[in-house]
Order: sequence, then structure tokens, then C-alpha cells
Amino acid sequence: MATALSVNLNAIAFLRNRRDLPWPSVEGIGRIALEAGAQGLTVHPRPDQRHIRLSDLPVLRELIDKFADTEFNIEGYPTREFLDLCIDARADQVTLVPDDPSQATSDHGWDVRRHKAFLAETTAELKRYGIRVSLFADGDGDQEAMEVVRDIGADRIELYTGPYGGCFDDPKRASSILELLGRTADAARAMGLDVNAGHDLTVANLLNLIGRIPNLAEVSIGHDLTADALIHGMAETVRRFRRACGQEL
Ligand SMILES: CC(=O)[C@@H](O)[C@H](O)COP(=O)(O)O
Ligand SMILES: NCC(=O)COP(=O)(O)O
Repeated sequence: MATALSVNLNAIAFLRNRRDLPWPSVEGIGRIALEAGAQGLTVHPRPDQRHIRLSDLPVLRELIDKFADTEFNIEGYPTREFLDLCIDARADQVTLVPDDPSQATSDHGWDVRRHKAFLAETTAELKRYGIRVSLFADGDGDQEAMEVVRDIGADRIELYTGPYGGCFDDPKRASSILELLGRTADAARAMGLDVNAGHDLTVANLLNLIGRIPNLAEVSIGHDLTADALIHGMAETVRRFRRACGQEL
């Protein structure tokens, strides 16, 4: 089974929020992603609503409902407000992330031993609503932590791939990080957990990731996917604006 692609819309929402205008439309870009065959959309609403706004969630839910076999993945720290948001938006999957509200972006997975009771309680609540639960996890090769994840009752882990993505200019270091990610994935699979991955994934680094973790269930990608869309869409857009300026092409 090929790895599913869930398109993260945070960066699109960030761009939209620069102005008090409705574009780029988070819903519109989400639609393009689903029409192009993405298997889902991901958002990580942060408490300051710096990118995704609470009002985006019902709109995206309605959009995803129009596309067969697609999923809504909502990521974030499980405050009461966040959990209610996920339940109201009928998330298909919730990825619990141990982020402090002041964090610029996600930069580590859960300490599952320390937060075991809290995560077990939260997971049980989400599963009562039929929501799949994934825990953001460091790819540090800690095999026993995967036993704890299983005991918590989560369905999946999402491997935090930031350090791997950060090694774009150091292939030797990237391959040693990849090996640890792979061992963590192997341990998770041995516990009956499925494995997702995300953070700073790119077209360039996906190939080796999926080579080492062939049964990777899903990747969620936003930052580089948005950058890639700009690169591949810029030339046509400049031509459109040149035409609008009255230039003959
Ligand atoms: C949980 C995770 O992996 C993050 O990558 C997150 O979804 C991205 O958050 P920001 O877009 O706010 O940096
Ligand atoms: N879960 C990771 C995610 O959704 C997107 O991360 P990034 O590609 O924006 O770094």
C-alpha cells in the first residue's frame, strides 16, 4: 500500500492572514489538493490562531466530506478547547503534539512515560467518538516507548522528522537519523501500531524515508509542499499577470 499524502494547510493560512482579505483561500487550496488526489488535509490550529483559524475547521470538514476516501487530520496539544474542536469537526485522525503555546513550531515528540495517564485518558475520549489517535513521537530508536504508546491505546505514532529534514546538506548525518527513525518505526509496527511521519519532509527526502520505512501509512506535509507549489506555479502566474498588464506573450 502506497503512503498516503495529507496536505498541511498551515502555510497557506499564514499567507492569507497577512491581510484582511480572503485569499489565498484555505478552502480553495485544500480543494485543489484533494482534486489532485491527496488523501487528506492536515491543520494544526495553534492557540493564537496565527495561521489556521477556528472558523476554518467546519469549512474544511465540509470540503473533505465531498471527496471519497479522504481524511481530516487535526494536530495539536490536547487542551479541552482543542479536543472539543476536533470532536466538533469530526476529525478522522487527531495527532496529539506536546507543544507549548509559545513554540514557534513543533520540535519534539511526547515523553510518553511521563504523560502516560493523561494521554491514555485523552486517547480514550477521542476513540469514543470514533477518531483515530496518533501520538507525535521522536524518532530516537526508543523501543520501550512504543510499548507505552500501545498501552496508552493510541492507533499510530507520527514520527517527528524535523531533524531528518534539517540534514538536507549533510547526507551522512541524514542517514544516521534515518536509521533511528526506521528503528522507531520497526518497534512501533512490532507493537501493532501504524506509523505516520511529518515535519520538514520534501520531495527530495521522502524517497529515502519511504525506502527505510516502506509501510509508512501517511505523511503530512505543508512547508515544503507550499514552497514547491510556488516554484512550480510562479512562471505561469507571471505570464497571467503580464497578460493582465496588456503585454503580448
Ligand atoms: C506536528 C507537526 O509536525 C508540525 O509540523 C505542525 O503541524 C506544523 O506546525 P506549524 O505549521 O505551526 O509550524
Ligand atoms: N505533521 C507535520 C505536518 O503536518 C507538516 O509539517 P511541515 O511540512 O509544515 O514541516
